[in-house]
Amino acid sequence: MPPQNSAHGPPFRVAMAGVVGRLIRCWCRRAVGGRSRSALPSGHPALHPGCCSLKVPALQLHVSKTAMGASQKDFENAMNQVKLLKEDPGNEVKLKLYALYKQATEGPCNTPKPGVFDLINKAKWEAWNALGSLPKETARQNYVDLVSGLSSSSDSSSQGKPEAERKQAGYETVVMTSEEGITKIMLNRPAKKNALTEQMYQEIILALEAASKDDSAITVLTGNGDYYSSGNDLTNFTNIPPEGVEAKAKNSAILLRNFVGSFIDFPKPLVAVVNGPAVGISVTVLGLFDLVYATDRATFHTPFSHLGQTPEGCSSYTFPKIMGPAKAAEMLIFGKKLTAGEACAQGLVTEVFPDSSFQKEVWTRLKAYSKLPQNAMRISKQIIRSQEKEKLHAINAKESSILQERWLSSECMNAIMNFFSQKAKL
Ligand SMILES: CCCCCC/C=C/C(=O)SCCNC(=O)CCNC(=O)[C@H](O)C(C)(C)COP(=O)(O)OP(=O)(O)OC[C@H]1O[C@@H](n2cnc3c(N)ncnc32)[C@H](O)[C@@H]1OP(=O)(O)O
Repeated sequence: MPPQNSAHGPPFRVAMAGVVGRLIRCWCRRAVGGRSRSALPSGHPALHPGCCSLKVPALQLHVSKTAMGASQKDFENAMNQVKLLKEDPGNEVKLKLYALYKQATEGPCNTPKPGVFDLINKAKWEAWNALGSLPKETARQNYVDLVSGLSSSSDSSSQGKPEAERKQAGYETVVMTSEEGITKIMLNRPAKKNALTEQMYQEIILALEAASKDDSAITVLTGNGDYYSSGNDLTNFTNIPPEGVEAKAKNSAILLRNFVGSFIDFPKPLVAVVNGPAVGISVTVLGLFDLVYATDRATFHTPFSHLGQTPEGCSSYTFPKIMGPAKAAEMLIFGKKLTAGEACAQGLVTEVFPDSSFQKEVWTRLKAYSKLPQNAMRISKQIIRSQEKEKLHAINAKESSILQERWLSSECMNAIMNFFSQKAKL
C-alpha cells in the first residue's frame, strides 16, 4: 500500500516498488495458473466490523423453547428492547448480540464455517464460535446485560438532543445524520477527495439499508470537502490478498454488484447533493437517483477507457437512455468531462445552483419536499422503478462481470500504477 499522507517522494516510490512487485508476482502466478493456499488475510473486509450487513437477532429469530426459567422473561424483554433502540448500535455490538443470542438458544456453535466469500455469515459464525462453551444461562444473562446497557445509553444520549444532532454510530468513513425527515449520508474522506475504499462501499450499503427502514421521507448522498467523490479508491486494487489477483477481482466484482444493487433497490426518494467534482462510479450511479442537485463547481467525469476499465453503475443502460447514445458514448467511451451546466442540459443533473448559495438553496428545497406525504412519494418511486428493476439488476451483473475481467488486464494495471507514480492524473 502506498503511504496515505506522504508526498510522492522517495518513500512512496519504495512502497510502490513493493506494490508493483506484488502485482507482478500475482500476475505471474496467474499466468502460470498458480494458486495460494493461504488463509484469509488479517485485513480481510469480513473481519472489519463496518463490513457486515447484520440484522439484530431479536428482529429475525424466534425464541428457543429450551431457554426456560425466570431469566427467559428477561431475555424476551431484552429482545423486545432491541427493537426499540433509537440509535443503531453498530456492527460490532450487533455481532455480539447475535453471538450471545445463538449461544443462549442453541448452545456452542454447531454449524460449518461459511465459505471465504460469504463475508457476512462468516463474521457472524466467527462471533458465535468465539464464545466457545459458554453456558446458555450465562449467554442469556450477558445478552440481557448488553441490551440493558444499550437501552440506557441510547435513552440518555438522545434525550434532549435536537434531531439535527442525531448522528448514527457505527460508521467510520461516512457520516449519517437525520434531520427534519431527511437522512443524510455524507462521504467523509475529504483529504482523499472522498475516494471510495472497500470499507466505504460496505458502509454506504449499510447506511442505505438503514435509511430505507428509518422514518425519514428522503435520503441524501453528498460529500464532505471540495469533492463529491473521486470515484473508486485506486489503492483498492493494490491490496492483493494471498489468494491472488483473480480472487481480488472476484471479490471486488461481488462488492460492486452489491453496492450498485443497493441503489437499484432503494425504496424511497434518493437525492444526490453534488457538492463538487464527481469521478467514475460516483457519476455512473447518479442515473439511479431520483434527483441530482449540483453546485456550478461540479464536473462529471467517467474516464473508464483511460483506466483500462468499462462502465458500471448501470450507466451502460441509464446514460444512453437519459442523454441519448451519442452523448453517452462521449462520456463513457471517450471520457469527456462535463460541466454541471452540460450535465444538466443532458438530463443527468436535475438543477444547478451557484456555489455561493448551493447548500442553502438545496436544503431549503429538500426540507419542503420532505414534508410531502411519505407513502405517496415512496409508492410513486416504486411504480417508476418497478418497470425496469429486473433489467437494471441484469445490467449490473453483466457490467460487474465484465469489469472483473478488465481489472486483470495489463491496460488497467498500468493505468493504476501510472496514477500512483504520478504520471497520470485525470
Ligand atoms: C470494489 C471496487 C469497485 C470498483 C468500481 C469501478 C469504479 C471505477 C471508478 O470509479 S474509475 C475512477 C477512479 N478515479 C480516478 O481515477 C481518480 C484519480 N484521482 C485523480 O485523478 C486526482 O486525484 C483528482 C483529479 C481526483 C484530484 O486531483 P488533485 O486536486 O490534484 O488532488 P490530489 O490528486 O492531490 O488528491 C488528494 C489526495 O487524494 C488521493 N486520491 C484522490 N483520488 C483518489 C483515488 N480515486 N484513489 C486513490 N487516491 C486518490 C491522491 O492520491 C492524494 O493523496 P495524497 O495526498 O498524495 O496521499
